[in-house]
Amino acid sequence: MKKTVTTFAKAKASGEKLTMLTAYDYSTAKLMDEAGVDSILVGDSLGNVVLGYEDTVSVTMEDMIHHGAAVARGAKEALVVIDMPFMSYQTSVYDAVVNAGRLMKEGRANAVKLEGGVEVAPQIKAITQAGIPVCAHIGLTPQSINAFGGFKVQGKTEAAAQKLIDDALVVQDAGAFAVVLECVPEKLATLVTEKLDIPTIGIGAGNGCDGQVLVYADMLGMFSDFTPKFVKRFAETGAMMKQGFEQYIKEVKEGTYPSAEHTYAIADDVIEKLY
Ligand SMILES: Nc1nc(=O)c2c([nH]1)NC[C@@H]1CN(c3ccc(C(=O)N[C@@H](CCC(=O)O)C(=O)O)cc3)CN21
Ligand SMILES: CC(C)C(=O)C(=O)O
Ligand SMILES: [Mg+2]
Repeated sequence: MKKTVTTFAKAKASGEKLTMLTAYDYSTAKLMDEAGVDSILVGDSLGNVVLGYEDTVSVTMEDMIHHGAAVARGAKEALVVIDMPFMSYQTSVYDAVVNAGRLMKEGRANAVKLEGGVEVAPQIKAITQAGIPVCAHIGLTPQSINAFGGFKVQGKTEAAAQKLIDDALVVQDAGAFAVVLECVPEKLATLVTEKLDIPTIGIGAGNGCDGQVLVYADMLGMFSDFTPKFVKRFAETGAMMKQGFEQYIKEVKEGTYPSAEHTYAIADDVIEKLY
């Protein structure tokens, strides 16, 4: 059965942990969906993972729609959330609603996600009122890398921790159905989780959140440009892929692939006439 924002609300009430993973293409989304993940995030981390950028700043609406629609075709049961890229919602409430609408209509998202707290509350409210579920994202917000001056754990001082709590309550009031907490000390994320009625989805926010999210290429050992402390490698898919590529190269070079098993035949009397 298709998971919905109601599934998220019920999980908060029952205490069942929510699982979310990123995906950027049909085949990966299909495997994840079959594995039973609750939600698939088409993250703007595709800028790093798929497009090879240093950060997520250059990711466009067209990138998100192109990859989002592919993921949506592979996700039969998982709730598909598409990230709003940098500058698709910061500029105005109007832009935010128009672009969220495009992610729903063209990307076939079930919900959108955007970064920020108090400063984007009007956008969250307007998008929600348009009938589009919004997942908020606070703590480390990677689209603001140039303002942060690097990727660092957030909310460590009393003032910063208070700001995080305020942001969480404000995005909830604005109508968000869930909130991602990124790079936040475990005890602070647990406190925020206890204060909120909507589920918290942690990434680098410890074990007290209502759910977890990871970039799939990180947890499968396929991405190595940077490795945040929160990444656990659940498989060594990168090493397996490399080994497969090496084996293919070896067999083609030595002439053992393709053998009869992977080759098409034509009747001898037909081919002989053509010599
Ligand atoms: N592949 C990938 N995985 C991600 O998790 C991810 C992306 N891409 N792209 C967008 C953002 C960038 N993210 C990042 C990137 C680096 C750190 C990092 O290196 N953090 C330091 C914190 C050090 C500290 O302040 O103590 C770490 O060592 O974990 C964290 C999140 C998370 N997102
Ligand atoms: C890391 C997650 C939460 C994200 O926003 C992304 O993958 O873009
Ligand atoms: Mg993102």
